[in-house]
Amino acid sequence: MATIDLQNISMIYGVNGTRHVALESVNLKIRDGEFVSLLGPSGCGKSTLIDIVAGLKTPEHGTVLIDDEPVTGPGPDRGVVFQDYSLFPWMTAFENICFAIEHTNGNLTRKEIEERTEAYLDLVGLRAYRNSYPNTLSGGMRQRVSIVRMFSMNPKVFLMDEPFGALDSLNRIYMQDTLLHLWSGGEEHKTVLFVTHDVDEALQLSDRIAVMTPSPGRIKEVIDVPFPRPRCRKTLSASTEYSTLKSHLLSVLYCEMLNEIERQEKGLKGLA
Ligand SMILES: Nc1ncnc2c1ncn2[C@@H]1O[C@H](COP(=O)(O)OP(=O)(O)OP(=O)(O)O)[C@@H](O)[C@H]1O
Repeated sequence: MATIDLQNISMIYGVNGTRHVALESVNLKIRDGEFVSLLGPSGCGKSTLIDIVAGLKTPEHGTVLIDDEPVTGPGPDRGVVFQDYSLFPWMTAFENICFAIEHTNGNLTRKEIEERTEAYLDLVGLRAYRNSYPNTLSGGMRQRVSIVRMFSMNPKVFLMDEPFGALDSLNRIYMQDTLLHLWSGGEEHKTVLFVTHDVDEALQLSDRIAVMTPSPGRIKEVIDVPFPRPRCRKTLSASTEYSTLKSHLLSVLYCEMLNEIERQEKGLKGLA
């Protein structure tokens, strides 16, 4: 378990000689074992923020603290899963997981590493595909391997950037359930920062949702998701409280999307 503390994060990209403020003064504290989603329209800076927490990008201003220690680069305390699958294409599913375990648990024997790998493949129903290469697996299968691979490294923090964005709705539900099972199945919950633009996904998975808005990317509000766990998808989505929260989130996002389109139109007129 770990805390994540985003302190006054700003990020500016230089584009064709102009400066684009992708993030401005983002502050967010995530507690030990908490599941927090970043929800927002395209371009509001969600991926940039995940990359900064992962140590893959350095912010213009501000600091990220993991357990009160500043992030200065990538590290084994943070596992990352991206939408476009974070697997080595030249390794089979089995080898991808073995490699991850081997490099994060140096004291295990080869036999122990392989046993753990088998157990992880079983957990996501992929034993029969152990010798398959990523490009021969379906999108859902690849993401199952990516997630257990991250889990097998036993990081303190899970950073997930729209991991289920490319999946069909049934696979998406299956993967959400798998993730929650892994997250809540151990002795302690991992701390999760999860990017999505899907309101239902955020409501089903999160303890809190940070709603982001674009131009510049900011956190507009942070809402508590009060539903007890384990959550039953059917009961939850039929409840009035769920509908109220969902329509609130959708109206904030819709409003921001209209504002963004208006800003873009003004920008185009300025160019004409
Ligand atoms: N390397 C880069 N150079 C210049 N601009 C960038 C770069 N990466 C991102 N941006 C811009 O920064 C803003 C935030 O991008 P980012 O990808 O973080 O948003 P996002 O919310 O994750 O979007 P999406 O949901 O579409 O993935 C966007 O306007 C994007 O065009």
